[in-house]
Amino acid sequence: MGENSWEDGISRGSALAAWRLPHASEAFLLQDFQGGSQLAEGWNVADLPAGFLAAPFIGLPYFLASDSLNSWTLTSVSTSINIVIDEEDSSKKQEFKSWVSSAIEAIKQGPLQKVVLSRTDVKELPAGFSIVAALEELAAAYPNAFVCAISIPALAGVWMCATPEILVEQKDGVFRTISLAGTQSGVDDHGNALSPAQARWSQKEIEEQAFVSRYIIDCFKKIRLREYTELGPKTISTGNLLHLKTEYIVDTKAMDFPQLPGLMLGLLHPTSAVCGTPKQEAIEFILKTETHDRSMYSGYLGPVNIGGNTHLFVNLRTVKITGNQAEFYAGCGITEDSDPEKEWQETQMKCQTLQRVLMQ
Ligand SMILES: C=C(O[C@H]1C=CC=C(C(=O)O)[C@@H]1O)C(=O)O
Repeated sequence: MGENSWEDGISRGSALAAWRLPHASEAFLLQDFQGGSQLAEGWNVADLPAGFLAAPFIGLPYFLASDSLNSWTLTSVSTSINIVIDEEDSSKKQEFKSWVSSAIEAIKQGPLQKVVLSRTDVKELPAGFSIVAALEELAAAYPNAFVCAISIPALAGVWMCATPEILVEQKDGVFRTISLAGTQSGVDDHGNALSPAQARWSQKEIEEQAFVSRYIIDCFKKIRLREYTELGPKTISTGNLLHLKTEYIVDTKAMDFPQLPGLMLGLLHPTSAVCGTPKQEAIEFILKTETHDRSMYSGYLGPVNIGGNTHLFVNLRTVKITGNQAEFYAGCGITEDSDPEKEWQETQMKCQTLQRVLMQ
């Protein structure tokens, strides 16, 4: 796909979504000529025609109808990536660390047990930046990620992401979700890639991921679902980072349970991987602490009911692009055992996922 198709769609007032699923070599461009629409309360993924969903952290999702859907094969592009030397913004750092300290205090007092706090990092994009070229470079750099760009007239800017986190997948009658948390660098001090087997997880990270797993199992319990396969936790590499992941799989065809993806989507979002535990207390803490609007960060997005399959991912490792300004978003799970300095470093590493590619 050329930059022209993307720009033509924008000038026509279409809502656009371009994406590449994990491990795929084909990318898609979907256009909604009416500019997309926000769904009304009571919507259900099972009732939607083929299209693309994009939901904010809090609020109703936007739906892009598939008025036009084109695919193209990704030609391999160079994946040599520079490390961006980021000058730390000391006032931002102090502010974020103070949020983390107050979260630790709140957790010690209860009932809050875990909360995910986020921040933004604003940078100017290099001259000649192109959304389509960046999408293709992200796809090459992160083969296991869902790589995506969306432009919806009702939302400011273009959002791009390279996320490792499946929220709800329904593929060939099989439902899948994952519990993803715990983060460490995927490269050693010399810049060499670490294999998952080299990961060493602390008590804090094991507990942090267990909150997410427990949350998913509680959602299954709410709908009395007992027949699921649980795989993990195991370490996965997302390219520049390592995480702990547990997979949950349900054969909805064998169980004759086609409503499961819709029910689980309603229960899961926002999971403890982007919000916290208990959910309501975590949302309240986030809203009273963070000074930025999360908007689409930590929401979810992806194609729905295309060829009968749905692939929704949590909008992480994400950026909002307005003109030549890029606002990167990153968060981290805070527990009682968190260290504010380490949590800040973790958000730096997460911002780097996109910055290493986009800021070249
Ligand atoms: C909230 C983010 O990551 C989540 C997913 C994986 C690991 C996480 C962590 O270690 O804190 C977060 O829960 C983010 O990338 O902004």
